[in-house]
Amino acid sequence: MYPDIKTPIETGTLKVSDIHTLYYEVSGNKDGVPVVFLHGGPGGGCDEKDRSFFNPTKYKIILFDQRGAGKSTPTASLEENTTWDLVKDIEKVREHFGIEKWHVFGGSWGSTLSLAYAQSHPDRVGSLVLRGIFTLRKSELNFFYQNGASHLFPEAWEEYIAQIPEQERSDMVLAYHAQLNSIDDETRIAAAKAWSKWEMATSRLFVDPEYIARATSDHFANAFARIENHYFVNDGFMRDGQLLESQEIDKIRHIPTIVVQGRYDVVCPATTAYQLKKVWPEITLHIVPDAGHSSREEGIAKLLVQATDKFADL
Ligand SMILES: CNCC(=O)c1nnc(C(C)(C)C)o1
Repeated sequence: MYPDIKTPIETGTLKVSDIHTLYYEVSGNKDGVPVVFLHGGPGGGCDEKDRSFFNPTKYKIILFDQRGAGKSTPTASLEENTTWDLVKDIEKVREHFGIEKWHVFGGSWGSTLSLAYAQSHPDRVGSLVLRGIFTLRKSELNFFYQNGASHLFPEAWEEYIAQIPEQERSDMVLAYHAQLNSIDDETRIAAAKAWSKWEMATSRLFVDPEYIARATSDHFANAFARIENHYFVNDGFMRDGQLLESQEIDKIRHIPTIVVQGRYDVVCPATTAYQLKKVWPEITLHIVPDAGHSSREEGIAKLLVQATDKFADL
C-alpha cells in the first residue's frame, strides 16, 4: 500500500436529507483522477488507512462515511437508511465535487454498494475495483450468520450465540435484531459488541486480537452492528440475487473491473465472486490463495493497489 496519509487536504460535511449529514474527506492530488471509496459494513465507516490504496500523486481520493456510520450523523440512525438512499448519496457527493465520472472502489458491503451504484448510474463509473464480493443473498447471510463459518471458527461462534437465548437461535439475524433495537442500553451495546466481534474475529486468515479490539469500542460496534443487521433483516432492500441478474450485469458489462477475493474469506466466501465471474466473464478475478476477508491482508492489498495503479492511467 502507499504510505499512510495522516492529514486529508480537505474535510467537510454534506447534508443529504432532513435527517442525515455525511462526513467526507479528500486526499492526494486535488486536480487528480477522481476515485470514491465505498466502505464496508454497512455501518463500518472509513479508516485513514483506506486512503493508501491509491497513488496520491495521481488520484483525487474521496472517502465518505455512509449514513449513520463513522463521523456521519446521526450515529447509527436507521431512519431513511437503505441501499437506494446510499446510491442517491453517492450521486450527491459526486455532484458536490462537480465530477462527471469517477473510479469506484469498494470491498465487502462496499462491493455491494459499488455494484448497486454502477448498475444505477453506469455512465458515471470509469472503473470498478472490488474486494470480497458480497451481494447480500440469503445464502450468503445464512453461511456467515447461521450455519457455515460457524464450523471454521467454533470458539468465536460460541461467543456469538451466547448472546442469544437457545430458543431464539434458529434465526440469529432476527434474534440479534431484537436486542440491537432494545430499549435497554446495556442489552443493545452487549449485542452490538458480540455481533461485531464475530465478524472481526473471522475477517483475517490469522486471527488478529488488535483487529478484534476495534470491534468492542462502543461507538464503532453500535453503528456497525445496528446498521448491518438493519440491512440484513431487509435483505439489503433488493431482490435475492438482484446484483447478479444478467439484465443488471448487462448495464455494467463495459466497465473495466478488477475483483480481488481471498480464498479463505469466510465472511464473503469466494463462491459469490465466482458467480459474478460466471455472469460477467469480462472482469478480471484474482483469488488470493493465502488470504481471508480483510482488505489489509498482504496478498489482497498488493493486488488492490496494482488495480488502482492500472486504472489511474485509463
Ligand atoms: C458482511 N459485512 C462485511 C463488511 O462489509 C465488512 N467487514 N469488515 C468491514 C469493515 C472493514 C468496514 C469493518 O466491513
